[in-house]
Amino acid sequence: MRRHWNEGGGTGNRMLFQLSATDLVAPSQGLNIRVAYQGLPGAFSEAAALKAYPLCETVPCEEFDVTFKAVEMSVVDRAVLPIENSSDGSIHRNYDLLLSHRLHIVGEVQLAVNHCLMALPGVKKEGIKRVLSHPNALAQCEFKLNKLEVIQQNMHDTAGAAQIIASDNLRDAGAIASVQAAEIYGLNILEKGMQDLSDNVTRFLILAREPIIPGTDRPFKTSIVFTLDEGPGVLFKALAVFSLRNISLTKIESRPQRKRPLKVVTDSNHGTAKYFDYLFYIDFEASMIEPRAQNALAHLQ
Ligand SMILES: O=C(O)C(=O)C[C@]1(C(=O)O)C=C[C@@H](O)C=C1
Repeated sequence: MRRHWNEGGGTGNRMLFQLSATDLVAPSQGLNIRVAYQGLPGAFSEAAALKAYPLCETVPCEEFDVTFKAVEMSVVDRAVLPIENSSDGSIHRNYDLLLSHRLHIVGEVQLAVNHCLMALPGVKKEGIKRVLSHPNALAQCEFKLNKLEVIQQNMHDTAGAAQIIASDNLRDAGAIASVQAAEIYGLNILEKGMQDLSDNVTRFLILAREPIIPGTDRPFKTSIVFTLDEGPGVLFKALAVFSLRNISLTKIESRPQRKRPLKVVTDSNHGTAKYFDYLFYIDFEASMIEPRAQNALAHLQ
């Protein structure tokens, strides 16, 4: 549920949005459901969509924001978007897009991401001068790619990198992509497990136009976003509302508030100072139907 909890009023410009209720149990099989993802067939995001909804029809989209729009415009029923990787951290673009689009987080899916180095048939590792992939994928393979001493080139997605090598017959290039991408675009896998950490997991969010009704029959997660006034210990106090009720936080992320990135504060001792103004995104393990979650948010407000 995305509810406008409180905006303005009081001492500052605080606000608290409830972004989502996330059903942590795998959703349905997805028969007759169309699911948008960013990238081309063979992208890890497509694999995540199929993990969430094995029988769904996957719909490739060029950009992350097109994926959001596809749901908003009812072209598809769901979108699956990467939000965080175990070694590379948050995918900030999608945090920002969550706020600029009116969709609801209705589930999440975690995917083990196994990156492969691939090239056209006949091309050897020594013949590769540049490696193409999604910037997050390149970052996840940083150590092995640095050892190869190749130029790294950013692409929209991993599968798109494999596709362009095949379509443009790039014999000096390799791609970092999935086993499925190698099969789809007819490339040869030169090395599997290119990621720096063998346990490489990406967490994806499932977005829909309608919220789900949170219950207590299975595990739920709730996501909120808020701002805070400047002052000592304000974030500590904000987080205490969860700790006091034994609610675990699973994620905290801060992003600059784009509409008001700088806050000017004048104090008699130190004069005028400019502070960065942040949005805090928090995921906590409780369903909004539970009184402790409702009390925590009322307290936070
Ligand atoms: O390019 C892809 O295959 C994607 O699905 C994108 C993406 C990402 O944005 O992080 C997804 C999972 C992996 O972490 C690497 C790339």
